[in-house]
Amino acid sequence: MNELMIRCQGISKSYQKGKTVVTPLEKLSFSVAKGEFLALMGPSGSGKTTLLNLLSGIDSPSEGSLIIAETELMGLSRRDLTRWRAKNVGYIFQLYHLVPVLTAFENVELPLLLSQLSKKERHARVRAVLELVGLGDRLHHLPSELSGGQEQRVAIARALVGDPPLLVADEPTGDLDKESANRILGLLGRLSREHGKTIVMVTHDPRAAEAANRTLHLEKGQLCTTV
Ligand SMILES: Nc1ncnc2c1ncn2[C@@H]1O[C@H](COP(=O)(O)OP(=O)(O)OP(=O)(O)O)[C@@H](O)[C@H]1O
Repeated sequence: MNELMIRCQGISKSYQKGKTVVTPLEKLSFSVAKGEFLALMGPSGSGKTTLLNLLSGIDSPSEGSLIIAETELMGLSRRDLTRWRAKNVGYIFQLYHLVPVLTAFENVELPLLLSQLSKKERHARVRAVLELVGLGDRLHHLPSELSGGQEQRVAIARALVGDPPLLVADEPTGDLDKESANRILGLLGRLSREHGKTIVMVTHDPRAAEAANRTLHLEKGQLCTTV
């Protein structure tokens, strides 16, 4: 049997909004194997971002059990959750969020600056991940000198540089043309198949979801079907 990366049992998330309680996620249960590439789809407001925030340790569930990379996240303090996230999760955004005044190399190096690695080790890692995403010849370009697809590949390299087992992507191809989107999806597929990364990707695009091994559909905060 495949080893599990994510084991989610009966998790709910509620917020107090004035006098009413809003529950964007209700009693979700599912598992994701190590190295699996999972797509998450659902209409606007169905709870996709809320779930992604729980899976990436940005927020905590209100109830249930959420075990990721062998750690129970339910009930962890903010501080412990932040430490866990730094080690275990790489986050990829729709709009890249690169620092405009830093080169591709410097953007990717940024998350490593607080690590214990020597400068030599740091630089070797940055070079290796930028080569892995096919940007070995763009190390010293600024984001404004790159195409959208290349910027997203820098962002993926930045998410990978700390070698986290889990990558979480929020509409990573939402702002790209078809060809660039396909290249990003191919890269994510390769990261799961060849590098054992577990990937959870939110998308509105059924063609993007086809690149994944499996799709979970959310509807009003609940899982409706597993394809
Ligand atoms: N911090 C919060 N406080 C109160 N309500 C919230 C909060 N975060 C999310 N919600 C509510 O939870 C529901 C789900 O929101 P969420 O952003 O997870 O949906 P989504 O599926 O990602 O939508 P979209 O595709 O539009 O990004 C929405 O009704 C939203 O208003």
